[in-house]
Amino acid sequence: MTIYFYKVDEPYGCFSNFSPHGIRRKGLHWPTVEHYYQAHKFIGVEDESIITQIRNAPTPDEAAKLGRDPSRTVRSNWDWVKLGIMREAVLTKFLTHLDIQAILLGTEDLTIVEDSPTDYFWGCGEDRTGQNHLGQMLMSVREEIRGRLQEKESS
Ligand SMILES: Nc1c(N[C@@H]2O[C@H](COP(=O)(O)O)[C@@H](O)[C@H]2O)[nH]c(=O)[nH]c1=O
Repeated sequence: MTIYFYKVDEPYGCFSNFSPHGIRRKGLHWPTVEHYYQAHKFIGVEDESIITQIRNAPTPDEAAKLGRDPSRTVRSNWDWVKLGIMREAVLTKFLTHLDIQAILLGTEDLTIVEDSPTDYFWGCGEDRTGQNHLGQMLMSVREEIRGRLQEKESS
């Protein structure tokens, strides 16, 4: 069986980066993983005020809209760092919120797929041939948390 998720209000919606589960990193609070991810596109660019604008965006959709504004240039190394940045955020999310951590661990070894009809990088895309990096990341975070819990139990 494979778990498909996408929209926050659909099954396994808590796996979406748009789900309302805030994270704290380096002393700053981010309302969703999406806010964190979109803002990090602009670290080190000339006008960093966009970062605060994204952090203060009222919804993750607004944060994504700001981060995807084609008139703005993202940091030059974005394609190299974006997977690492997303993983930090997703791991923090599932370490912080124990209710959704239980949902993630409850999926045991099932395959998890972000069923995005448009995104062939983070999701599987319309024809489901996409790379599914977000689904893969959720499975790797699941593995890491499982390992951490086992270590704690045996110590
Ligand atoms: N869930 C979800 C989306 N998917 C998310 O979009 C992000 C990738 O953004 P970018 O790198 O700017 O293309 C990533 O977090 C992916 O999971 N996009 C949406 O417009 N609506 C949504 O409900």
